[in-house]
Amino acid sequence: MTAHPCLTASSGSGRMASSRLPILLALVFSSFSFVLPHSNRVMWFQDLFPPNVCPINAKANTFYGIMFDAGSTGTRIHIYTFVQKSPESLPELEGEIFESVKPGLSAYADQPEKGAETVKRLLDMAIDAVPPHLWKKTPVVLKATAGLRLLSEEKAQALLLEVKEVFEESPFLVPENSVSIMDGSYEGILAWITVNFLTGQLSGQNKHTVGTLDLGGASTQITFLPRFEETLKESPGDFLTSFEMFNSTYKLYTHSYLGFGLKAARLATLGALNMEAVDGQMFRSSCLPKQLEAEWHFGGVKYRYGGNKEGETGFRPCYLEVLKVVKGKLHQPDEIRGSSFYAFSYYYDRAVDTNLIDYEQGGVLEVRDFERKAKEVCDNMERYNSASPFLCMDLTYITALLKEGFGFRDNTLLQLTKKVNNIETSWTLGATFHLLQSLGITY
Ligand SMILES: Nc1ccn([C@@H]2O[C@H](COP(=O)(O)OP(=O)(O)O)[C@@H](O)[C@H]2O)c(=O)n1
Ligand SMILES: [Ca+2]
Repeated sequence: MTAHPCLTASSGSGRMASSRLPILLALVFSSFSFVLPHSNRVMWFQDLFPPNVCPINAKANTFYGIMFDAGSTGTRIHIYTFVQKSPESLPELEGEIFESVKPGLSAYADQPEKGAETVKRLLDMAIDAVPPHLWKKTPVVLKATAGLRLLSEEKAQALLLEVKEVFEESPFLVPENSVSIMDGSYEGILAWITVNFLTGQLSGQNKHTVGTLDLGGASTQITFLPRFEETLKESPGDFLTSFEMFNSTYKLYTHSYLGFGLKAARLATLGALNMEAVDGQMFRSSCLPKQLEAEWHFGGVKYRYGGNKEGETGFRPCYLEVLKVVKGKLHQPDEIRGSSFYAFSYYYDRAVDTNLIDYEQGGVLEVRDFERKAKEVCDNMERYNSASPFLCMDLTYITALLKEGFGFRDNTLLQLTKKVNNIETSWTLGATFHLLQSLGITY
């Protein structure tokens, strides 16, 4: 973790139940709107700390919100700063401080105290970033996603309890239900809110919202605003959610597929997902280098895996293996075939790993670009042996998920984006809007 640069700057300037019915979210943001961060703000200090987030520069009308993302592969803190320039004006999102640690909380399933310690280390950053006189007014919340959803209730609750203690020992405002497992449908909706807010689609007249695709370690989400009546009629009831925000009502299509995140998909491909006991068993796949034999830890379990020593390897057999994991398992709304989507998390990471996009810039890809890369990597595994042994499997899974899972066309456009105006494209911002609104925090 990086030390807080504000301290070294010399001048000082420097789990809810899921329902089969449409969910009516109580997200009424109409009285609490936000203005977009300026794209031309001062460059962020060491990419992390905008100078205006340093406590010393805190203005009387600045307020903060702290949101933890307890993901299956890592825990992240997002400290958002908002500024209200005048009592009449809407609060503006000023900036974000972001830091992350690996592994995620679920890796501490048998050591909940150690897991909570990782949260404490991140929370210490907020102590430095938020001025002391605002600590008591700054809410802190942690929402866990698929990693904890997959743990037993008992283990997940033990972790959450330890985290709650860390929060209660901190000087921050700890709202009721501050530590929880988030329902998958909220994950998709909140990420959709974040992306559409950051891209300016939730304000003004010419609203042209964009759909979002999130590929986590253990689950994956698809969310969009249907344009056709057919989509509303043909979708399962629990895939549709209505909510009101910024004086508009939105009825979104959203679903979170548990067990379809990239890492869970690796286990599913290997035939090791949801196995009661894996004790020493070797799982083999044509998506892995022939001679490979290794171990992999995920969700607190150790797996042995390797290549098809004698059998086939390469894209074709790998695609057939991966296809079994996705085919017929996902709902395919017709209207998405030709629409473009914002895609992030592992879509982004694997596109960066294979030079399809630049890490800083992101970029626009077609679905077929992932297939082309998957073929290139899988049919030349010896050339890619310095990268992750799972690169072929991951790219092939992404290809199959997009094409056979969701039903996208080869030429569907994907806008790969990590940050917009220096703010992470994560569900955490949407969750923070909801949090601040529910607490009535504005000036
Ligand atoms: N703020 C964040 C959080 C996760 N991620 C990415 O999300 C993927 C991991 O997902 P995750 O650990 O949140 O897993 P889930 O719990 O969402 O299944 C990795 O590709 C991370 O790099 C990100 O890019 N930015
Ligand atoms: Ca995630």
